[in-house]
Amino acid sequence: MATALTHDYREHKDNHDLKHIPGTFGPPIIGHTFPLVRDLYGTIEKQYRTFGPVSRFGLAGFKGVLLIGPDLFQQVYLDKDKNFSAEMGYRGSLGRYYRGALLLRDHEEHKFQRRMMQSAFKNDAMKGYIDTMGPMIGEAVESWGDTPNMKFFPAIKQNLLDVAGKIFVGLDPDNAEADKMNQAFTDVANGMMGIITAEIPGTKHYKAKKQERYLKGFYRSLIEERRKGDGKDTFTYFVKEKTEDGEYFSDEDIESAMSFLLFAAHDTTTSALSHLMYYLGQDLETQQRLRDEVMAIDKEFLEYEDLDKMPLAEIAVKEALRLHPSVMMMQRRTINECELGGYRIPADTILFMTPMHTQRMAEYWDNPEKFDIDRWLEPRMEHKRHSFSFVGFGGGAHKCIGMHFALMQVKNFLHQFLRRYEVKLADHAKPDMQTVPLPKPSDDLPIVLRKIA
Ligand code: HEM
Repeated sequence: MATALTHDYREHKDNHDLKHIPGTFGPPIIGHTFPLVRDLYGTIEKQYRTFGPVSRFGLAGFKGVLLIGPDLFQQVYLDKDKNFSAEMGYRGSLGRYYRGALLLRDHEEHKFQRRMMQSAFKNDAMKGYIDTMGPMIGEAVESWGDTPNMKFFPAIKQNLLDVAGKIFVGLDPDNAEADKMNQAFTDVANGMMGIITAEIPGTKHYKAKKQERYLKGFYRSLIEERRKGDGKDTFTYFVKEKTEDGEYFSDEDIESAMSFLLFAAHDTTTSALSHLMYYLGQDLETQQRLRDEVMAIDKEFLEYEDLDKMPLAEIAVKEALRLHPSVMMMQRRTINECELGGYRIPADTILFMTPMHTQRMAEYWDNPEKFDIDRWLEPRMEHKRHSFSFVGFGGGAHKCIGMHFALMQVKNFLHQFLRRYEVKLADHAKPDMQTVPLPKPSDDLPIVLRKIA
């Protein structure tokens, strides 16, 4: 078994010496990027059939090894020997704008930073968030009204952005600072799609870097004020949290955590809800089962205690995430030489892990392409066949810290939405899904809404 080495793995270049691993890196620089963007599942399935669960792979300028299947996810997530680095796995991608964020920290450093964020997701904090969330979602949903043609994706994206501004940062949607923050967040996220990574005026990267600095400065300017106040927003929880030595976390730590928070929370939940709506708009029977569930909670707004009364809502969004995970690719880099799936993987090798393929493997899921919430219920309980056959929220030390928040948001949305409307996919809606920059229906999901109350 490999042991943690004392060298600083952060100084090393990526290892590309992988000739003993089956597969190819694909064409220079672009690797397998184009086929993957066109058809993520098909490309990974072909790779799996041709080369098996461990294969050489190139993507967006990176060369490494593709890992397929729950056993390999488990080995990486639960590794106790410090064989894998999330920081180095993501440095070339997310690291452009999110250096120092929780997902880009390893081991002890990661544990230390995670502590700062944890208090913001405990029960007391969540109870405060839910009181804000229900009315804000309700108001937006009410304003949609009867409509024969509405694009769901931009509407839910805007609403979730408003809710995030209020709950995470304590800013009302009509506050000018909230507009600026939302724009900056969007520009930074767009920067990820830029090809040029030098700060040249006019490029996406230039704009993203400028906005990254603006956001950090904006958060920094609020730290002292929030520390003195009695706000119930996530930011206030972060600034008031102390280390084991009784010190506040540094301003840099707080800025990095805040910058990443919106990115980690917003697009992921928007994507999950859009895919869920795509299926509910076609499967009216499941839609009615979910509606019966929310109707049984006879309240205008959900309270924290009501969340457990919505098991169907929870499995419905997990089923949508199983078919269309919001995080389409997870990355790590080996720190030590280790063995994965019978192959020797040298130190400093990038690992690519795609939940979508693992979550559709026929070995673990019956009729895997079908949206079918009953697979999560007795007697089938297909998710119990392997603890890592569903990895929509990741696993191990880096498992999504906002999972319960995301589920709470989805339940609030369904509670507000399904009591008011019956939804159908518009006749002209297309089945095409995009995976980059974020997984969603390519045509922004046109739907027909009919008011039922
Ligand atoms: C449906 C919505 C969401 C999905 C599908 C999702 C998915 C994920 C996944 C797969 C990871 C692990 C990535 C990896 O191991 O490489 C992750 C990590 C993370 N997520 Fe989420 N997420 C969602 C919502 C949220 C929300 C609402 C928040 C915050 C409020 C959040 C904050 C984070 C953070 C901070 C991490 C890094 C955790 C760490 O490194 O310890 N996520 N998420």
